[in-house]
Amino acid sequence: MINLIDLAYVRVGTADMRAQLDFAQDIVGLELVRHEGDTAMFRADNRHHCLAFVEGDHVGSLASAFVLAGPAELEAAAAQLQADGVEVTRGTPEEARARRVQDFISFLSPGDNRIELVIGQVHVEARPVRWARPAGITEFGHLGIEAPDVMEAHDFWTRHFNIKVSDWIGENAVLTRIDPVHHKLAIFKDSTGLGHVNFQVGSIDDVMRSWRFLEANGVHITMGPGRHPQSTAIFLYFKGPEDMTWEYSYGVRLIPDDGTWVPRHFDTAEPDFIDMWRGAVPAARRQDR
Ligand SMILES: CC(C)c1ccc(C(=O)O)c(O)c1O
Ligand SMILES: [Fe+2]
Repeated sequence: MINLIDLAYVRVGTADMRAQLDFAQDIVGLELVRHEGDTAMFRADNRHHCLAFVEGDHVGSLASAFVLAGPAELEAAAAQLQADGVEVTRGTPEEARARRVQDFISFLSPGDNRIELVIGQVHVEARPVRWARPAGITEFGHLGIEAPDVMEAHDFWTRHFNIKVSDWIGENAVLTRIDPVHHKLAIFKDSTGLGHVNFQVGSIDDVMRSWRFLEANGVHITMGPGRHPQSTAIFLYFKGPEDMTWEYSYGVRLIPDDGTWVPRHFDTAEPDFIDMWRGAVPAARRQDR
C-alpha cells in the first residue's frame, strides 16, 4: 500500500500566462512566489507552492502531486506500481528542482491523469503568505480530477493507495480522503484532466465576501454559494481563464480515523444531492451521465 501523506501541488498548462497570472493573484488572491522561465508558482500555505502554471501548447492539467514520506517509500511505490504493469517515470534532478522537491516519480492514473509522487517538498514555515487579495484562504484544500470511468479510477486508487472513500455522488463522483479531511481527492466522471482546484477559507464571511467580489469583477460563478451535504462545506465555484474551475470552501467535515465511517451514496435525482440550499446546479453535475 502506498501511503499518501498530503497533496503537494498541481501543475497546469497555459497558453495565456498573462491571464492566469492576473486571475490567480488579483481574483483568487494567491501569492506569486516565483516566475522563472515558462513556469509561475503560487503559494497559499506553508508549501513552497501548491499551484504552478506552465506556459506552452498544452492547456489544462499537467500533473497532480502527492507527498510520500521519504526515499524508501518512493522506491517502494515505484516498485509496487511497476509490478502491477503501471509505467513509472523517474523525475530528473532538474525537473525535481523546478518543482521544489527532492525527488519524484510519475505515472498515469485511469483517465490518463498524470500523477506525481514527491518527497522533500520545500516548505516555508516562517514567512507568512503575502496574499495578493485578502480572500481569507487558509490552505490548498483538495483537487478534483476527471476520469471517464469513475469506478475504474476508484478501483485503481483504492488498490494501490491509502485512499478511503468518504462519499459517492451517484456513479458520477467519488470523494476520497487520505487523512481526516473529508476529501483531498475527488474523482469526477468526464474525459480527463483537472476538474477543479479547491482552497479552504477561514469563515463563511470569506466565502460570501468573495462571492460579492467575484460578481463585481464579472467572474463567472458556476455554482454557489451553497452547502455540500457530503463535506458540509459552504462552497463557491467559479471559472478562470482557459475554462479552469476554482473553488473556495469553508467548514469541511473531519472524519475520525476510528473505522466507523461508512461511505454514503447521494442520489443525483434528489434536489439537494449536492447543495443543501438547493441552489442551481450545472447540468453536467445533475444526473449520471
Ligand atoms: C462538485 C463536486 C461534485 C463536489 C461535491 C462535494 C464537495 C464537498 O463535499 O465539499 C466538493 O468539494 C465537490 O467539489
Ligand atoms: Fe470540491
